[in-house]
Amino acid sequence: MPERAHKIFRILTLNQISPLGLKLFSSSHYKVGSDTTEPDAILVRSHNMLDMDIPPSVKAIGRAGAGTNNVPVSAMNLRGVPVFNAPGANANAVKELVLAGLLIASRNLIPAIHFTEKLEGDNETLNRLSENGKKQFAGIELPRRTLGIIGLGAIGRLVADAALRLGMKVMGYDPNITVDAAWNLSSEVKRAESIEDLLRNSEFVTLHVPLLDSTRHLVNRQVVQSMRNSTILLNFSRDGIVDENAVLEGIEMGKIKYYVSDFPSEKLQHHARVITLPHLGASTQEAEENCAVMVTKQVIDYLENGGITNAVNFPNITMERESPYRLAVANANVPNMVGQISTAMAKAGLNIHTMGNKSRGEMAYTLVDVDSPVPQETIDEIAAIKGVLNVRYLPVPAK
Ligand SMILES: NC(=O)C1=CN([C@@H]2O[C@H](COP(=O)(O)OP(=O)(O)OC[C@H]3O[C@@H](n4cnc5c(N)ncnc54)[C@H](O)[C@@H]3O)[C@@H](O)[C@H]2O)C=CC1
Ligand SMILES: O=C(O)C(=O)COP(=O)(O)O
Repeated sequence: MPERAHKIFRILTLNQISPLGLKLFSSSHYKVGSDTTEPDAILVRSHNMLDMDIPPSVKAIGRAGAGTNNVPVSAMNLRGVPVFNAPGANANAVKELVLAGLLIASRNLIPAIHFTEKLEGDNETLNRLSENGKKQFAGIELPRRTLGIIGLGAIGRLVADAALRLGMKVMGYDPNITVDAAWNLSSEVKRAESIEDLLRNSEFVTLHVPLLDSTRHLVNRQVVQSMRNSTILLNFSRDGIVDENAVLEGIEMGKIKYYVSDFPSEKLQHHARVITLPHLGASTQEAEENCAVMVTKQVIDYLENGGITNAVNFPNITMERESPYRLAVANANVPNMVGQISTAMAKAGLNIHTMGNKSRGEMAYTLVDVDSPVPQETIDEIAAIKGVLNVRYLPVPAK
């Protein structure tokens, strides 16, 4: 019979995660470190896990941030491993950097700073050279200009609000906008029918979509052709959203005045019309703490209680503990799984107290609380059902 002893969960960190989050892992129940072997869970930020050998011991991955394109989510689906992220937890930080990007580009601040850095002489000379030179850096103001936002999720929505408060007009494009995001979006945001519609009307364009197969090179040659002349294009999403050759051609043709990106690349490096930052969008104390706390809480609940909140590949499901004996089953979303799980339990004479089952896409997940301990043979029998990806027995440890 499986023990009701305290298990020590082992957590591997692949990036620096804010200590405010990590301290939620109590030292009596968790071992946390960047060299942890046989981890039960992995915490990560931007570390590329796509080519990593993820040990079979891993039951959950927590991305302390928004984008999960660095995590092999499809491979984790095959193992029934949830990939958690922290929706919205760093959105304000990104919004603030987008605002900085708008101002840096609209006022030609980077070439202006380079210009003043190179000036030499006494105060009188510096003053004369500044006054003579400044005309080449004259910019434009934001009020009444249109900002086109592609992707109206957590970040896009905040950027829209901030731009409206700066007096800008805002146009948005998001064919998959969630009901929640739509409710939260200002009614002043004009809906674009297509990306081309948005580009025709926008002096500034900012990208806030995840990197998926469907968004790779979303900004391609054809899209760049549809831009107005001298568009300022901001990319704080991912480098792969933009075809860099198309951007370079757009700059040549005068379609793009500046490309402001959070992702340096060999092709764009040192280009006078490209402004790059070292992936700084989420690098604030507040965002790092928010993300770490949110994702750590989610991973703890999953490891200890089987609850799922904010996994990108599983449905949300949490269930109050009504008995100390709980099974958590991850399975493929195919018919008759719940029936087979219940049958295996009935065969062992187990009385089901509460059961929750939810599905999302190809994944499904079942939580079952029973009135008495679950024998190992029953766990093995459920694990052997075709379509079951993993079974975890989560008894509340005896005090
Ligand atoms: N530079 C940085 O440090 C950071 C970058 N990011 C990037 O920003 C992305 C967005 O973050 P959030 O707003 O928090 O995510 P989110 O999931 O709240 O919003 C993404 C939005 O994009 C929309 N979308 C998807 N495909 C689209 C398409 N083809 N056209 C238009 N809209 C589309 C979705 O419907 C959703 O509303 C992340 O996936 C990540 O890649 C996020 C945080 C920090
Ligand atoms: O949250 C995201 O998607 C980000 O891009 C932030 O990345 P980071 O956690 O700063 O490495």
